[in-house]
Amino acid sequence: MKDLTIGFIGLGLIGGSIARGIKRSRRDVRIMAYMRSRDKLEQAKRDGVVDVILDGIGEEISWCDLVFLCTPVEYNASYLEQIRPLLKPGALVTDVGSTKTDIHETVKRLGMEEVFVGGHPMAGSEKTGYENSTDHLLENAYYMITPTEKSTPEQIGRIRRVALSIGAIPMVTDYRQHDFSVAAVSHLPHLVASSLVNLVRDNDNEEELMRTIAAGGFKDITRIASSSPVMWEQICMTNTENIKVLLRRYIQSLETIYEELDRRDGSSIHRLFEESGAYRNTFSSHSRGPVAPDYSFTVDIVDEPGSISTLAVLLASKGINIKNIGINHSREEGEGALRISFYNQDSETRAYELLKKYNYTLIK
Ligand SMILES: NC(=O)C1=CN([C@@H]2O[C@H](COP(=O)(O)OP(=O)(O)OC[C@H]3O[C@@H](n4cnc5c(N)ncnc54)[C@H](O)[C@@H]3O)[C@@H](O)[C@H]2O)C=CC1
Ligand SMILES: O=C(O)C(=O)Cc1ccc(O)cc1
Repeated sequence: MKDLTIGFIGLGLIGGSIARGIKRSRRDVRIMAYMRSRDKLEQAKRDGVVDVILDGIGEEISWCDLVFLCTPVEYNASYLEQIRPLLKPGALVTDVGSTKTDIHETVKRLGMEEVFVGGHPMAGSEKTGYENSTDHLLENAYYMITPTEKSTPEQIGRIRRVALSIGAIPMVTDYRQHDFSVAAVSHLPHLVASSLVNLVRDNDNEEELMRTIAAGGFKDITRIASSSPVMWEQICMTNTENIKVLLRRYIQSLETIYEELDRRDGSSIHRLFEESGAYRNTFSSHSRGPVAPDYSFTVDIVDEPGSISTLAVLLASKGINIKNIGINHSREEGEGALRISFYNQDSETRAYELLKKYNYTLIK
């Protein structure tokens, strides 16, 4: 079956990025969307992302071959009941929620196992809203697909095809296994990042010295502390048991570190860094983990007017598009001063070779 009319309930960062990605690869698809902000829906229509604006959950849902639920996880589950009587025969419902057990249980309770296949793209950012969505946000990211016991291969194939059409990598998994895994690689890290940021706030002095000097390492591991509180509260409230199991183990590992420091056991501390480094280095730098792939390097440039534009013109002359360019004021990475990122591996490699040829000092 071809999904020619696709409905979105929620068109924020993820819904908007999926809709944009679909429109980029399949112009024949008609996209209908509902979200609470009418202004943003009208913007999406002007952008050519949305064809039909929905004012609420009404009979237009029966025009959809596929419905995407893209609101915070608890709201997604609550929309199921509203859309159930409106679905046409053969229509399929999917979601993008970060937790899956809760929605699968609601699906079972509502007798919707024959019309639902769960989904979760493993990429995103700490930003929210349609205004931050892009057609390439989910490129090269794993797209987890969680079937019900009654999902057919044809239905799973339809979600697979959507994932592939936006450049993501589909991976089918059991929803319980999914929730335990994301508790470890996504949910617990968000709690740790937020509690670490609050620890600094609570221990800083009046001049806020800690906040002022917080460097790259601290910022790297706490970026996700700026994520949406509504979304993350709902994630924690729907994957609580898995998070608690892993949090307990994590507290235990912190206790162990405390004891090692207390008895001045340098070799155990050394082993901690050695083992974590060895394991961390097995993660590909372009791995398609929860964080979108990063195709970037640092360039050491002289601090004088025009040096950035010279570099930009050089790259543009070879048709290489820059995704982002940032001045590294703290110069933590060697002496490099400019961090440049690209949209894909090919652009990064070509830019690297080009700048090397022009004798720029580059740091990967
Ligand atoms: N932000 C991320 O990095 C990722 C988020 N997700 C999941 O995607 C889903 C959406 O997250 P984002 O797009 O990041 O959030 P967002 O805040 O950017 O977008 C949420 C959308 O839902 C709408 N919305 C919120 N409450 C609503 C309600 N009660 N009724 C109708 N619409 C409502 C908002 O207007 C907005 O359009 C969540 O379930 C989240 O778990 C999945 C992967 C990554
Ligand atoms: O890089 C980040 O900010 C993320 O951690 C993105 C993210 C957030 C929520 C998800 O369910 C999956 C990925």
